[in-house]
Amino acid sequence: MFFYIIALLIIAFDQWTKWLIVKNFTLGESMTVIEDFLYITSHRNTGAAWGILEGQMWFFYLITVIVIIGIIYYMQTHAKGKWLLQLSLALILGGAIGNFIDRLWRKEVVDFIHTFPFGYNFPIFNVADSSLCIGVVLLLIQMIREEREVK
Ligand SMILES: CCC[C@@H]1OC(=O)[C@@H](C)C[C@H](C)CCCCC(=O)CCC[C@@H](CC)/C=C/C=C(\COC)CC[C@@H](O)[C@@H](O)C[C@H](O)CNC1=O
Repeated sequence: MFFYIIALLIIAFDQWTKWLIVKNFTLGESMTVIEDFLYITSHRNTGAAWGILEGQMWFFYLITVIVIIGIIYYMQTHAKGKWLLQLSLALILGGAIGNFIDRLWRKEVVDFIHTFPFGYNFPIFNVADSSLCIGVVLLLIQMIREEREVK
């Protein structure tokens, strides 16, 4: 149950931040947070990471539904009692649904976190993407750890 609350909190926070950007920023408008490193820039993406597969909404709906069903199934079977695994799945589920709502409702994803790590203009992303990435990394760490334990 804890898992669903985490996912809901992520969805709520993601949608609230996107709503703030849409309400307070014109498209393309940018605000400096940390000079040369972190900006809030209002951006839209009809694709996935780096704008790949731009406009292929049906593909994104399909993939997202598969991700959501897969996670809920995995939650009810293998993740019982493993709180770190449940947290990882909650982060991925929350992120996937957060972007899914945008794709259904807005037909595009609202992005605003604009960073320049090592001077590279990293693609502008959002809270849902961050949650997805952190969840994926945590999941990979656990899979590697389980792999080692077996050997
Ligand atoms: C993070 C997954 C992207 C997210 O996937 C989703 O929604 C899932 C639930 C549905 C997708 C259709 C399926 C996954 C596609 C996989 C993918 O794309 C390769 C991912 C590499 C990743 C390593 C994990 C690098 C990182 C990238 C970025 C995020 O950095 C924090 C840049 C994000 C910006 O390009 C931003 O414009 C993206 C926009 O917000 C829409 N977001 C999505 O499509």
